[in-house]
Amino acid sequence: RAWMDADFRRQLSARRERVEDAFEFEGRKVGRGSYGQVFKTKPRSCADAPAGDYALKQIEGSGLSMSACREIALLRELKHPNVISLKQVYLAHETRQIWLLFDYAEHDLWRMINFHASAKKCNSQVSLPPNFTKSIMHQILCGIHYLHSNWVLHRDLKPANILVMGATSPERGRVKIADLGLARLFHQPLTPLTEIDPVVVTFWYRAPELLLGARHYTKAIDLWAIGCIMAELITDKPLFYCKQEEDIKTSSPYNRDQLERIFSVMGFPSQQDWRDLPHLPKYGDLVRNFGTGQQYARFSLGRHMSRSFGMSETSPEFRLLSRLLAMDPLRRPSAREALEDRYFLEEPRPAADVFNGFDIPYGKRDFISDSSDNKDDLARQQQSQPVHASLQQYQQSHQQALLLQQQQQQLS
Ligand SMILES: C[C@H](O)c1c(Cl)cncc1-c1cnc2c(c1)CCCN2C(N)=O
Repeated sequence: RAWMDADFRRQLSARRERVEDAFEFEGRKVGRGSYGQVFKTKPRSCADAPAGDYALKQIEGSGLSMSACREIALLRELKHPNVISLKQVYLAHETRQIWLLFDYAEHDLWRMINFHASAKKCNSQVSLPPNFTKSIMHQILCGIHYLHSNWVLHRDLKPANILVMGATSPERGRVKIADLGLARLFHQPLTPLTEIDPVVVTFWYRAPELLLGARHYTKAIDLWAIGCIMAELITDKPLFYCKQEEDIKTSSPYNRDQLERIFSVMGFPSQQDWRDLPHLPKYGDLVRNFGTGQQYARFSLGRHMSRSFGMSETSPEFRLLSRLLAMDPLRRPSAREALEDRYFLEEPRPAADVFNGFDIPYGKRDFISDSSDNKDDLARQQQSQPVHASLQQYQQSHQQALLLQQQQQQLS
């Protein structure tokens, strides 16, 4: 620092644009997680940013951590319609805070799926286009195909990281893959030892080879997570839901309960299914805990999906799902091969707006007050939003639309 004379530094800091000068974010916090916290902001009139909503993500901690640096470096290079685009980086030198500016996405699959699950419980139907799941899946695969062809792995795909642009955005209904904070270029899979995330890190989307100690992340690991997301979009339930013991601080990647859940849905992998299984580091633990897996002999994905959802094992939807959820990573399709699957070629075709012009039934994100920073409030806040409110709102507006339509029909 000595080489930068004081006067020059004073000039620099005087000229540096401060995030608080450019954006209004007081009381506009919408979320908080392992990544830090996120605000829904608008540019102040003096800022030169185009009008519209932006997401300001304040990175947890201070200084340029390795993962923050990696996320920034990667995001600046990446540009694809289905990958969230980084607009600006602000470094607050006084507090050594890092702020990332993104286009704002009003929705995400985590809240959307919670909404549908709650609507089902209330026995109230929500009307969505028939190609809803297909459109979302197509755009996730397009985004991941772009990342993988740039040798970037996401490594933490889950519904909360799949955003969808809202009605006020010019990109209404477009999917954006977000939170590449954990993205790596083929590095060792670090199990987040002490995830500061109030919602303990879930293993529900973690590929079986990771749970068995695989030492390298691969593209196939992202494709497994996409298969889990597809099943969840279809049934509104996490496919490999496994209760979270509080504070999993284990350092071992081996998670017996999660593996048990996978086998009780998929069946136990035979030598034929997964030739390399015995070579995985935790194979010994597997044999000790599960033996030859006879107790899972009658389970299979087809049985699970037909019993829990009446899905036919011969449908193109099921066939793509079972390819993505191949236990052996070598048998999973690449993103490109998945995009070429018959599922996307047959009617109805995937749409650019996943809502396909239908009303968007989900409410906007709620602002959270700072008092809810302590854990139990936050855990409650993380629960599915008070759906009934936005559900009633949706039904009222929907009823009006239906009435209007009927009146018009009578008139015509
Ligand atoms: C930073 C974040 O990825 C993000 C971005 Cl880059 C752009 N537009 C919205 C968001 C965003 C806001 N809030 C939440 C989410 C996403 C996920 C689910 C959790 N969440 C809440 N508010 O709970």
